[in-house]
Amino acid sequence: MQTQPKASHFINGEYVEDTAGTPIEVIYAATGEKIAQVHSATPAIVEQALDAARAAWPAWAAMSGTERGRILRRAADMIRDRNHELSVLETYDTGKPYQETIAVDATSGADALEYFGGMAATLTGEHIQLGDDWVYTRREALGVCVGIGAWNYPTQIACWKGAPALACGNSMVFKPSETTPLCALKVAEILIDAGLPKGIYNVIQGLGDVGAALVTDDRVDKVSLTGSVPTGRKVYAAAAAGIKHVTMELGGKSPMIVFEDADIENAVGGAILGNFYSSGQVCSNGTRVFVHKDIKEAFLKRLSERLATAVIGDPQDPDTNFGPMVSERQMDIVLGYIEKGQAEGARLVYGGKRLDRDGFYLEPTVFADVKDDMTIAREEIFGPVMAVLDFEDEADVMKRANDTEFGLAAGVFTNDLTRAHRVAAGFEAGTCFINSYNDAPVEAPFGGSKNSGVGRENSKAAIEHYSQLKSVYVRMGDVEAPF
Ligand SMILES: NC(=O)C1=CN([C@@H]2O[C@H](COP(=O)(O)OP(=O)(O)OC[C@H]3O[C@@H](n4cnc5c(N)ncnc54)[C@H](O)[C@@H]3O)[C@@H](O)[C@H]2O)C=CC1
Repeated sequence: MQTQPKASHFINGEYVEDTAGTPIEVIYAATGEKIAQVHSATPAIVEQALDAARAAWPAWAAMSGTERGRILRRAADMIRDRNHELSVLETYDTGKPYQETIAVDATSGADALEYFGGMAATLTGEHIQLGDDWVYTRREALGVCVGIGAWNYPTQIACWKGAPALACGNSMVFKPSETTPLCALKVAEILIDAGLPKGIYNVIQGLGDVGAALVTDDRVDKVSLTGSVPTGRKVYAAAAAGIKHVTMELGGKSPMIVFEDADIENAVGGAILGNFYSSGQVCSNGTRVFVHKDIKEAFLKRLSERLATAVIGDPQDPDTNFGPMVSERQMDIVLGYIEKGQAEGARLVYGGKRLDRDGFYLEPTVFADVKDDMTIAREEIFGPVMAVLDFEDEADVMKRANDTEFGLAAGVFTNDLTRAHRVAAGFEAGTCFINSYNDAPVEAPFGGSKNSGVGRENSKAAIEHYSQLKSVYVRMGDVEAPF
């Protein structure tokens, strides 16, 4: 497959290059080989992208929602038709197994385009009668939205931000993570092929400095970031200086509680999905697994048995279901946490090592007897490292589960109906699961509370974050003034 894109950026409907920008090498995580190179956006490229987005959005916003939606839905169909090719590229970009990318990434992006495309025509204001007078509201676009992505879901993030933004009549300048620059360019290309007017969806490459240049620009009305909490703080502050709208999808250290009456097979399945899918590089992962003492050994036994069946290998092989870390840097970060876990006295019950092969492969890793104050129970690792903690009492475990700066997600496994809902209500987290983990359908709001974020992606809730209401007061009689 051709992994080298035609050019680094996609602006105003076409690929654009400026080789004066710092080179960014794209490394295939499964081999460590360079598979492409792009250039970071120069100030001239940033200008070009923002000018294009600024010039294009009013005409796009003036189109009917039905027309806008039709284009987004056409793009969704094209993505589905090209799912294989896009999934192979996503696997090169991220190292995630093709078995995952073919099932989730491009299709989840298509879901967002289809959902918000369908919704575009329904975005209306309301009529408020006030005696003879009345107020009507208009749901209007914000203008130019900037999207900044993380490296774990490059296609999905490009679509999750782009679809609601475009449905509401905005334009977007999207900056992918410098680690995974390839997939968003394809999204931009497909949107144009689907009939999107030029300048409405632009992609420029770069590191944090390019993101910062976008966020601080006066032409930008909204910023949506998927990234870590430290970056979120910087971007939120920069956006606040310009009183810009924000959506922040940040990190987590989410709890998963497995009660003694849970179906152990399902709980182990949930823990596997919530810790080892995408080699653990998922923001909402339930990495603090609280297991009731009565079933702890049974849980750990089944977990180890099932982990032993993981197919680790070439991510392009459809049988592989566990791939490498996205980069050498991320692998080293995770190895550092594994060392800390051992040094602080957690019991390593599975994995813990780098695999002896090319690429950035780690073993799926499980620590038991983890204590709440250990580093591996406090900090987001963003890798395949599960911490299993013991508990006996519901009230106590709820306190411990919520004792974190993060609030992205949380899960509970139990067959007690009332307990399940009581626990879900008690979680200080934006996205919760009962007897499941990490489902993210476009119909459901996704996002975090506490330090994990601001705003929600997906669902009807996203519309509030990509549009604003104008109210228009209409007086039917004379104006009464005091003088
Ligand atoms: N809540 C969510 O939806 C998700 C959150 N994440 C979080 O993302 C993190 C991993 O992704 P990374 O790419 O390492 O995160 P990161 O925070 O290092 O970078 C995220 C993006 O922000 C850009 N950036 C960095 N500094 C910036 C600045 N000063 N101004 C503007 N942009 C800047 C980066 O170039 C990148 O595109 C994890 O902490 C994870 O939890 C990842 C996926 C989903």
